[in-house]
Amino acid sequence: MWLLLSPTRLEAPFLKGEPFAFLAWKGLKGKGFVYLETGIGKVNAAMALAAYAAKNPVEKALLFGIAGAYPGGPALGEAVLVGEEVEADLGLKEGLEPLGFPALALGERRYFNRFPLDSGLTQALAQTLGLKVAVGLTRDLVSETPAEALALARRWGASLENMEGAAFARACLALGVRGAELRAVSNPAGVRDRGAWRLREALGALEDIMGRLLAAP
Ligand SMILES: O=C(O)c1cccc(C(=O)CC[C@H]2O[C@@H](n3cnc4c(=O)[nH]cnc43)[C@H](O)[C@@H]2O)c1
Repeated sequence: MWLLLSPTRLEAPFLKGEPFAFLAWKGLKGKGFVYLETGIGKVNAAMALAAYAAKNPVEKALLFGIAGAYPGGPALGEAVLVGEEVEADLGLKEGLEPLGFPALALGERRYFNRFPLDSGLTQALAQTLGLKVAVGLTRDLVSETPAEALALARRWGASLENMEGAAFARACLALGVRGAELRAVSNPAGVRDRGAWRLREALGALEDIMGRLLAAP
């Protein structure tokens, strides 16, 4: 059984199921999945996952939604899995490490700004669905210019931008939940002109891939 999460219902119109309310969130119970609409941003994503997992067993979780692509990243309308997320607005501009406090410590492993998704689950999905695996960058602020986007991409070695992924990845690690992330590119990061966006194509890619994922054995 999947726990599926997306920031908005706009990204999941194709999911059909029994509506339910859970604390601050709305969701659906469907065939082979429970879905939660988390709301936008890092805090919403982490809270929704943690609150749900505190009260329900979670076998595997998938965050899906739209994203911006950095130069050289995935094409507009293309969907990719995210193998690692960077939380780029935590600590100094250089990151959290200079401050000396990890964001998360699990045994000997200390995580500062980079959080892996579950590699086994991600690789299995990449193979089954024929998708590339990319590095995502998460901030509560979106890039507002191409120059800002390019600087972030270069600084952190990321190819797409979103507002929830690192929080979801970090919460999965902390809670011991196997988590994966699927993003479809709706826009070039840093471009605010909606004429340059390809929202319909990105939503179509999500629908196609989620349909195949839920149909897979
Ligand atoms: O008005 C703008 O300039 C603007 C730029 C990017 C995204 C938005 C949104 O309102 C969507 C936020 C929503 O979608 C994800 N998303 C999609 N594209 C991007 C992006 O280029 N940078 C960051 N996040 C993006 C995000 O995860 C949110 O869930 C408005």
